[in-house]
Amino acid sequence: MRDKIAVLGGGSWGTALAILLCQKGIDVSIWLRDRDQAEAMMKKRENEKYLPGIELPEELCIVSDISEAVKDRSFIVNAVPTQGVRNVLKDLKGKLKSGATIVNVSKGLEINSLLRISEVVESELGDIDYCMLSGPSHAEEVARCIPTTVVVSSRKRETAEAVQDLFMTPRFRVYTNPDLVGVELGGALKNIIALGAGISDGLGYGDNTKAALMSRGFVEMAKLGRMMGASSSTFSGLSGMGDLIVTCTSMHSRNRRAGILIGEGHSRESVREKIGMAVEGIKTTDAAYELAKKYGVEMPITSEIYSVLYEGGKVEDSMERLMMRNKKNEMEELLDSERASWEK
Ligand SMILES: NC(=O)c1ccc[n+]([C@@H]2O[C@H](COP(=O)([O-])OP(=O)(O)OC[C@H]3O[C@@H](n4cnc5c(N)ncnc54)[C@H](O)[C@@H]3O)[C@@H](O)[C@H]2O)c1
Ligand SMILES: O=P(O)(O)OC[C@H](O)CO
Repeated sequence: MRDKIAVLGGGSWGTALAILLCQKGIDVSIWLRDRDQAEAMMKKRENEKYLPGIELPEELCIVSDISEAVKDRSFIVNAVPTQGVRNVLKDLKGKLKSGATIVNVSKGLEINSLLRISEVVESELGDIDYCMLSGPSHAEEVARCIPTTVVVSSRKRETAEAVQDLFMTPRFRVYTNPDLVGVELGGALKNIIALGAGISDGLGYGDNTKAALMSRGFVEMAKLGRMMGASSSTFSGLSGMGDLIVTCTSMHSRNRRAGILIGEGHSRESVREKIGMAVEGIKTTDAAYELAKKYGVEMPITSEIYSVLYEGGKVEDSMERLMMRNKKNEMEELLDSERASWEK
């Protein structure tokens, strides 16, 4: 029997993945909360706002009724931006097929609760099969079948492997990783560093600065991750360094573009409006800043981006503070177990 999948969220990523799955011969429905946008997509067979220039397969079923979207579907792909996920899950209660799996592809942390999306799902839907698909994957490139690699993680090996099979194509290679906490955090936290990389570009700084932000950003991502139970090596993989590279360097990245505007002096709110798409790093900075306090982890780049976004701090002052921090031994901040000692 053909797999039946629902994709929730008709932005660029939901649309790109719906196309990929349709091209594999899978029966796919895509749900958009906005009825006008759904109708426009049906009529034009294009997602003009979020993924222009890409033709939607005839077989893709586009709906604005969530019950219709998920009816009899075994896999539910969540591509709704993080802060909207909880409400969508509330709406799903009692509508899901028994044994359905949630495949989350959104990358962020819920503000206030500070929860990862797996935890939000558990708090709303209880013990349901869940996995996170993450990695360096701009929708604009996936929709054009540009070779891409991602990673899927779940607490259950069978779930991760089933989703690996479901998404794998000759142009979309899927790895598995058992470290759900690390995969979720890698996808979420890289957005903060991408904002920083964009700010640096907006200020007119160079490649040296960006390389510094990426490597030091990587260290603080991994430090928080370790404290939250993730494995350090996950951060060296697709959902850590891989995604950090693509997001900090690509002009497809909404987080990087938002950062550029902030570096040029635009306010947080005007940046959101100008980008007109999900910029997950803005709210995730807030959540990560609180998590860093909660776990007692020093995250200087995240703290400075928080200051710029939420406290009216000046980007130039943040840069100076980052450069003038206490002198450090680089290795002290890397893997505790691998710490180099000069004392012996
Ligand atoms: N675009 C990419 O290349 C890409 C790649 C990997 C992961 N992601 C992640 O996927 C998620 C979605 O990103 P996107 O790029 O598709 O965003 P987008 O801005 O292109 O689209 C977001 C879509 O979600 C809808 N939406 C927003 N809030 C909603 C809510 N509360 N309830 C229901 N629908 C809502 C919007 O109307 C829009 O259709 C984000 O977490 C992002 O980090 C994006
Ligand atoms: O456009 P961004 O910055 O949300 O990044 C999209 C993806 O996460 C890249 O892997």
